[in-house]
Amino acid sequence: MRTSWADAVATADSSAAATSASPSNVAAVSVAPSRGGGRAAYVPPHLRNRQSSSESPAPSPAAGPSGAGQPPAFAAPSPAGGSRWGGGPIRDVGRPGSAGGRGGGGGRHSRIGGWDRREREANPFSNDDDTTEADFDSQETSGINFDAYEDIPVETSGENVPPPVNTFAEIDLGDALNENIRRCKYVKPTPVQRHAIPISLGGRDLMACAQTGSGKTAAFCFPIISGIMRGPSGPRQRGSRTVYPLALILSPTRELSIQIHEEARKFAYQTGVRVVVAYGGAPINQQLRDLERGVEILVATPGRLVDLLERARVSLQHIRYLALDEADRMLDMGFEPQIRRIVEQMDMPPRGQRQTMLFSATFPKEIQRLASDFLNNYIFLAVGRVGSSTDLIVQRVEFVPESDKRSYLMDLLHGQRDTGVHGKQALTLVFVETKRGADSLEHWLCMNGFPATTIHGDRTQQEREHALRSFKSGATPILVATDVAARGLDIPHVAHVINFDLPNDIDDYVHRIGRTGRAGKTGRATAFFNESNSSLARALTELMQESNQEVPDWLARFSTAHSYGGSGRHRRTGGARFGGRDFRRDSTFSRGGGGDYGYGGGSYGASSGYGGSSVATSAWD
Ligand SMILES: Nc1ncnc2c1ncn2[C@@H]1O[C@H](COP(=O)(O)OP(=O)(O)OP(=O)(O)O)[C@@H](O)[C@H]1O
Repeated sequence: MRTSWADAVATADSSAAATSASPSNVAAVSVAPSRGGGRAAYVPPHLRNRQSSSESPAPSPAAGPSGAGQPPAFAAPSPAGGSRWGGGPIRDVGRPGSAGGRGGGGGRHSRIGGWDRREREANPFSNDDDTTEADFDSQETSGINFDAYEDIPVETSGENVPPPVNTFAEIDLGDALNENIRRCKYVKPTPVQRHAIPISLGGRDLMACAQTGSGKTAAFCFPIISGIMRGPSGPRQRGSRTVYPLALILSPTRELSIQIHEEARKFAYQTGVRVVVAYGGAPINQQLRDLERGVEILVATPGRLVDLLERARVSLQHIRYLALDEADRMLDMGFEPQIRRIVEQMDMPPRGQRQTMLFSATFPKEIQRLASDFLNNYIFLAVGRVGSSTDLIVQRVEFVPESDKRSYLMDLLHGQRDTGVHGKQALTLVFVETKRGADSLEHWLCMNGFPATTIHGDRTQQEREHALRSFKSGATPILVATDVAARGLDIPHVAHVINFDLPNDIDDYVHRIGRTGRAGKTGRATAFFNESNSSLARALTELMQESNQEVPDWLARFSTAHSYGGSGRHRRTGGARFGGRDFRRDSTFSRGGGGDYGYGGGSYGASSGYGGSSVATSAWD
């Protein structure tokens, strides 16, 4: 029987209901009276026809007669500890039925810098397309029990680590956010969420490493949204075209930023927190108009953000939360200067005065050291082994000479077509090394009767987005991609990832195969290996062994032969399957004095063996 996080919702409706209706949550809701005494409260159109009976929260004792328009009570710590931006009870300004306040769905954010009270907040859940679900469902032959994740080893280091939670109900996220969690069909927190959310709600900086597809997006979005709901309003800026977001989420690719924005909008629906996205390749004017309508959370790619900062259309002066998704990628040689510029050389509050969260599935120690520049007394969290792939993905490596790759691919795709359902192919993501290689392979596949499309940095943004949509919907079930699609993209029905060309960097491999086997579902990954990939043999062997995969004898031989030649990023670091992954605990990083952690510096740079992956920032941004 297929059981996954999302599937578990069917049997856990009651617990979800209990979550949203728990007395503590209800008590935290404030029904804000209208400003100006007797004037009737504005109810936005999307709330007008709602019945307030079952969903209407009890008025909060905390709200008091003059609850609206006043900052919430910041002094009272939340059960989770409370961030430095206020630990008081959360006011659920936009919850259905709580529209009696100033602006209803807009709540206290019905001002410049939040939802404009004239503006109708589009329902981000209305696009959730269930029509293809039935077709795809039967392709998912097996899944794992969510509870299997309970055994995953978790390491935390740092001072006074807040304890993890087992349920969303244990955390004071607020009723509106809880309602959205229910709408997302999240029944219980994933392991990274169980640990990371209380840490962030406790106001602590965080470096978190957890496997691909394990729910990191929500792990940083929930505390940010909740913190903004709980904290003081942002500045009112009249007559200025500069906007002052309270939170900044940076990601390395346009598509990932778009996806995070879509997710965050769902989590923030009717909370009064407005999320805006800005990324390169799309007309800036539309994004400027969007920003002008108000923004609490800005999701952006670094290049476009720098542009907005230089035009003085965005100021980071009031940033309280900074999240870097795919943080190791954001701090590698391609992006680091831009990130330093944004974080250290513009007007963002320094570390210690903002809360910083770094997330990724991989975190090389060199990058951890760099990242520590951005963090203040942080907690390191590793769910599973740093840089490990999830056991949910069945990995195979085939020895395929360069000249045979296309015919091998053809065989694989034919095999899938035969096992497809309703004449439909499972979604297959094929990674290649170059943009030209992607175009050429796509063309060849189409010529041979396999509907394929491609995504890479030379395509226009419109083409990229169209390709992704066509792939997601199943209309074009094969996507040929460069590394631009390697990280973060959450495409639910990818059944097979094929590394037609292997990457040079094992961490890139981990992210690529992580496009399948997500959210508790199983997946399959096949890699074509030949002599040109020798330097990856050892790392690949170790990775596969760690995730209990069968390692072919010939690969083990390659691995032994190259044991002495490989270096830097091609090698797995850490040795033991679990333990010692926080670089602060690694003796090799504490030698030599200097820096916060006694790191001598100088060993990370162009010569560190970190040159494997692309540094073509423009293709990513
Ligand atoms: N608590 C939960 N219950 C059920 N599903 C969840 C839960 N949290 C997240 N998910 C789902 O799991 C999927 C993967 O989440 P997400 O994209 O955040 O993973 P990730 O860890 O960021 O992956 P990557 O490392 O590839 O970026 C998404 O479809 C998301 O909606």
